[in-house]
Amino acid sequence: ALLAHLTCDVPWQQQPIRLFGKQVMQPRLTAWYGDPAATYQYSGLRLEPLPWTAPLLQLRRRVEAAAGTRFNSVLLNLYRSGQDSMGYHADDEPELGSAPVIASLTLGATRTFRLKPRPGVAAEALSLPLTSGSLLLMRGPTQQNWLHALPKTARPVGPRLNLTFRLVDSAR
Ligand SMILES: O=C(O)CCC(=O)C(=O)O
Ligand SMILES: [Fe+2]
Repeated sequence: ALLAHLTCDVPWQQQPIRLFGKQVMQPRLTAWYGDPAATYQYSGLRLEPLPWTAPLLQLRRRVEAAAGTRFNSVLLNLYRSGQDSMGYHADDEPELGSAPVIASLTLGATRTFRLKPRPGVAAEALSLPLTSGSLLLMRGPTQQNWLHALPKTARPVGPRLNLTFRLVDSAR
C-alpha cells in the first residue's frame, strides 16, 4: 500500500546533475522531504524539502525506533526499471557530519546494493540484495571508508522505491 501510495502521490522529479563537467539527467526519479530547516546540497543541487506527509511521518517514527536515532529528512529514489541506477558515491556531504547514521528502506523490486572499500581500505567488496521491506543501516565510519552504488541490471525488474532517512544540519 505504501509503495502504491508513494509511487502515485509523490511529486517525482528527474534532476540534472553535473558529471565530469557535463549536465546530464539522473537515471532515476527523486523527491526530498524534511523539516523546513533541513536544506541539503546534493551533487551541486540545493534541495528545499517538501513538508512531511502523514504516511512519511509515520514511517519516520518507525524507522527512528528501529535505528535508535533521530532523522529530520528523507531522500526518496524511484528506480523505474533495471535501467535506472545510482553510481558509486559516499553520502559525505558536510551537512551530514562526519559519521552519519543513514537508514535506507527498500520497497518493491529486489535490487543489488554494492559496497566497495575506498582506496587504501583493506576490505572485500560486498553485494547485498535489498528486498522489499528491508532496512539497511549505514553508520560510524561507513561513508568514510566505503563507496556504495545501485547498478543497472539487465534482468527484467519492476519499480523499486528507496527511502534514505538522514539527519542534516544545514548550518554544518
Ligand atoms: O537506492 C539505494 O539503495 C541507494 C540510495 C543511495 O545511496 C542514496 O540515496 O544516497
Ligand atoms: Fe547513498
